[in-house]
Amino acid sequence: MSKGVLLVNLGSPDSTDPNDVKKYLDEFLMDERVIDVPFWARSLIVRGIILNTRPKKSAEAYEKIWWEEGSPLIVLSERLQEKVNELTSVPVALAMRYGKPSIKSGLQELHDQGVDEVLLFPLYPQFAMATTETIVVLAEELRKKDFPNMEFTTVPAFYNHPDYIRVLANSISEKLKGVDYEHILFSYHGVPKRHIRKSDITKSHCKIDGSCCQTPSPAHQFCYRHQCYETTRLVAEYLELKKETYTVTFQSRLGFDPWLQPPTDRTIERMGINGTKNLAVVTPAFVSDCLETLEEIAMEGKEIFHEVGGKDFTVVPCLNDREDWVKVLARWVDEWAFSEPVKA
Ligand SMILES: C=CC1=C(C)c2cc3[nH]c(cc4nc(cc5[nH]c(cc1n2)c(C)c5CCC(=O)O)C(CCC(=O)O)=C4C)c(C)c3C=C
Ligand SMILES: [Fe+2]
Ligand SMILES: [Fe+2]
Repeated sequence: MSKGVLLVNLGSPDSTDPNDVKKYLDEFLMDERVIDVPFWARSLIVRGIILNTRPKKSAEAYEKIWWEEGSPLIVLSERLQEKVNELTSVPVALAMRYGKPSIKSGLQELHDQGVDEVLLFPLYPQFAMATTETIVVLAEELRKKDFPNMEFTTVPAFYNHPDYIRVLANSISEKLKGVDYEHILFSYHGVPKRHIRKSDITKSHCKIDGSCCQTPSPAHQFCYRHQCYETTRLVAEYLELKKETYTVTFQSRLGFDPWLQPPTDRTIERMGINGTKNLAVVTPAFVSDCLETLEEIAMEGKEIFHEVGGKDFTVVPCLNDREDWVKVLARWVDEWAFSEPVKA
């Protein structure tokens, strides 16, 4: 058998044209693991409401962060793929869950190189049904339909892997070296609370606002909230941060459902009002900088902070294609590629 890797990130629109943004949002938000209501209700919410106004607003936001080469998320993912590919001895392809390059084209690319054993690598440190799970489900559907001779191994959420924690911690300490910050926000992409309950394999553990995420449980293997708190705890431990100097928040809320709390924007505002002058923000749910980090945090978040009297607002870049991260990914790939199958 011949091995290869498919790195998978979220994806972006083809351009900042509102029609392209609409097409992308339609594919994204019509995913039953993103807006997880029955098809008729999802169509009503997405096609009847959201897609009437959001594409124009989102297109304006994309316009502010778009690069000459394209969407930052795609460009940064491509750079990562190229660098990992250079360091490993098996082919590494790239795909996006929504938009281009599709998962189907990524699998085809590997298939054309003779690969029949694929390491499926969702580029999300913390598990969520709207990210990791939807990638795995779609890839499996494609495998059954179009690539029946392929075998998949999926990289699980790596939220607590010592290599990831070390690289993330180093990225933070490098950016904050010499910065006189008073507080660090660990801002994760939010999800509806319902998603957490749905992913609870024990069906009874996740109470969400109680202490469930700190109480050991098999549910944590798929609990996004637990994994966000764990990533934060481990980075804080690594950097020897004092408890009162950091806070976990959740950003990018959409719709009227209850989402994970507390929200990043309100927290930034409250901290500024309460007298914090120097704030740092890190966004560990994103491995590549994207709309949610470059616009929502680095532009909108900064503006909110300044409006209420805040002064220095430092945003730690995502891991992107930094050398230590590339080396870690290449090592994980090689460890998988050269591991012997366990004999019965
Ligand atoms: C119900 C809606 C959404 C859920 C649930 C959700 C979860 C989720 N998303 C990411 C990562 C990214 N999301 C990005 C953009 C984005 N997310 C949503 C909605 C939900 N996300 C929307 C509508 C958009 C599009 C932009 C907008 O209109 O605001 C991005 C950036 C993409 C880019 O092109 O740069 C990322 C990355 C995670 C990790 C996550 C759950 C944990
Ligand atoms: Fe999102
Ligand atoms: Fe929990």
